[in-house]
Amino acid sequence: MIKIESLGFAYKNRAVFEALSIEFEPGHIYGLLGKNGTGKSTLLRTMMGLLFPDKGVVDVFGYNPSKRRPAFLQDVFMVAEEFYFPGVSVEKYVTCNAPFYPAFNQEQFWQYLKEFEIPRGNNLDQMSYGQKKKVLIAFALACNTRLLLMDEPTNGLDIMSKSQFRKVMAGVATEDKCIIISTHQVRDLETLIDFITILDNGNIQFHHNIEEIQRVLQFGFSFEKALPEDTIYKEGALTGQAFIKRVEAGEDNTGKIDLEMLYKAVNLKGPAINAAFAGVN
Ligand SMILES: Nc1ncnc2c1ncn2[C@@H]1O[C@H](COP(=O)(O)OP(=O)(O)OP(=O)(O)O)[C@@H](O)[C@H]1O
Repeated sequence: MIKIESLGFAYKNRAVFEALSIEFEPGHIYGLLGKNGTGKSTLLRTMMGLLFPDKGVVDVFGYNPSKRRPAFLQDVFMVAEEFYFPGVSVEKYVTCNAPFYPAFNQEQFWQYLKEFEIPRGNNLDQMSYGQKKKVLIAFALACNTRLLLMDEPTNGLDIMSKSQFRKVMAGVATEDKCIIISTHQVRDLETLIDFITILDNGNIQFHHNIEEIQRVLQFGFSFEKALPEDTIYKEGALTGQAFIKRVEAGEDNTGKIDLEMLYKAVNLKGPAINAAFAGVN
């Protein structure tokens, strides 16, 4: 369990969080969404113990990340948006770095690389950005840490690699792992994430799982001008209108959730969305 209470954090002259409180539980893949500069990477870095809170409590599996205890560091991994690899072979990289992670699984790592179509003998400094990113993702997953943070993992991946990424990720989520993925590419992760967290201006704007969203909101499309009475959000398409409405009591809702539309609705119709979720937890 990850528990953040009244977190305050500021860079030299830029306050990012005043009093942020949120919990993340194992057994979920969280999609962390939000506008540019709203604090997503800062939150991930704070959970990793790479940034130290000015006030409040950050508790990751009972550890204070700022203390950077070895037992904590071997159970967390972050795929950062910008990363550095030394000019060594993949084998050498694994030999040097895997020992820091007791649950690292070599077999799994080489299997992921195979899925990502990365040739085994290549040197890291002779790889493209996308190839290096795939090595990093494979390494991160093979570490089998209880907390896995990913900052824009699909950036730089080609279309086929994105679907390989989804396939690989679908196989790693277990009851004891907490995976948090910060992204602007919600469509890349639509089938993967089961919990949506939206940050706005350093505050939690939305934090609900897919099942709750399905219970409360229905996503539809209409060729008619008139939309259902309880429509909360709509947007025009060429031939009709896409809309989000409240699910009526007793109404069966098995429709697909459009995460990009949900994100826009939370941004543009926040109070109405929050009202729909009032009392849902
Ligand atoms: N090293 C830094 N020094 C000073 N200010 C910083 C630093 N890093 C980030 N910031 C500021 O902190 C705020 C939050 O940045 P952060 O990178 O956490 O946002 P983000 O939500 O991850 O953005 P993006 O979606 O663009 O990646 C921004 O206003 C940014 O300008």
